[in-house]
Amino acid sequence: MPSSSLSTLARLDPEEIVDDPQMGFGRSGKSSISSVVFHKLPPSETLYLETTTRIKKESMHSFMDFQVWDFPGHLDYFDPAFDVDNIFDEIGALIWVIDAQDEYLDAINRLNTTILNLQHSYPNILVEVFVHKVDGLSDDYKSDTFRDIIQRVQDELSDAGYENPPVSYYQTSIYDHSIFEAFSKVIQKLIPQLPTLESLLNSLCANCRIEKAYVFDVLSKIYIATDTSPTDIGSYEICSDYIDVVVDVSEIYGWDRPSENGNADESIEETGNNDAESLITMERKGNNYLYLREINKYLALICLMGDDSPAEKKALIDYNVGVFQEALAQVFPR
Ligand SMILES: Nc1nc2c(ncn2[C@@H]2O[C@H](COP(=O)(O)OP(=O)(O)OP(=O)(O)O)[C@@H](O)[C@H]2O)c(=O)[nH]1
Repeated sequence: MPSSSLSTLARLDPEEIVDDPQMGFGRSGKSSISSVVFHKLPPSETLYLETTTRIKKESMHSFMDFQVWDFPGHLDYFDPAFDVDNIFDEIGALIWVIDAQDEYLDAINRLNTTILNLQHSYPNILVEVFVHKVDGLSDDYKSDTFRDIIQRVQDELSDAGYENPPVSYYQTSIYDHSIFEAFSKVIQKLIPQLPTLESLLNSLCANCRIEKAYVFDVLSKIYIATDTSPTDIGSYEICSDYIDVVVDVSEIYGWDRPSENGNADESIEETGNNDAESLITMERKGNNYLYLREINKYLALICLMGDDSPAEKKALIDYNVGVFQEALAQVFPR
């Protein structure tokens, strides 16, 4: 996704684009993932997506510019006739999608060949394996399949002499939040400022007794950072659902966000009230409090607090979040 090599990203240039190609066999779900995550396509409508016949590049403009490249399943990109350098030179991470509901041995063989080729010429590219469509599988079968895939890839790589290749694995489905979580983790690996963001969030949590804090990219619902306390999918889901509410409201009153394809109307600056805070604290199931503040037109901070953090402390939290917001503006000057 974001588009340049990791070393280029280290220049902290927010205009830099980082590419994130998605590869895998035909019908494994690559186009569906892009459409659901970046275009808010309802998952059931992916049934009507057509087969991808050429590389589709999509530019996303958010807190950073990045590109998602959707590769057709049948493409042999290591064919000598193919301009491999043109594809891989600028890439930060490669997402490989495996259909867990289908026969996957061929897909694994091709993944292994790809990883070995990459290790040889582009060792810095991160390989992110999405074991996809796990929604249709029983819990036991799901974890067996997941373990089996990891084992097969690791065995092959260690036979080839690679003990710790940069390969990560995720169980994903477009029918729940797992695809957003997996994408969030991939994007985070491509953000050089991540350690700074995490330590800012850690100190915010410690000062305000916040249990979990996320910085979300509002449009995609990808979280670009969270504090370093253990993450569970449940808190991500609560926050992500809440973002939907806020986006609906702020479409009326708030920031003029870029459209889904990233093209903000440049002639219109901000509409609505620039400084309007979508700042809401409310009680949730289990007496949890949710605190949300839009940081700028791309990002929002969402915090989850237990019932020992009642609304009376809101002034303190407001103040600390203000400090966090200023710090973030320095980290992402855009
Ligand atoms: N059950 C389930 N089906 C999915 C999921 N993701 C995608 N699909 C279905 O898988 C089928 C193929 O999806 P595509 O996104 O077109 O697959 P692709 O990998 O882009 O295929 P090519 O364009 O041929 O490379 C569609 O019918 C989707 O609805 C998922 O998480 N779970």
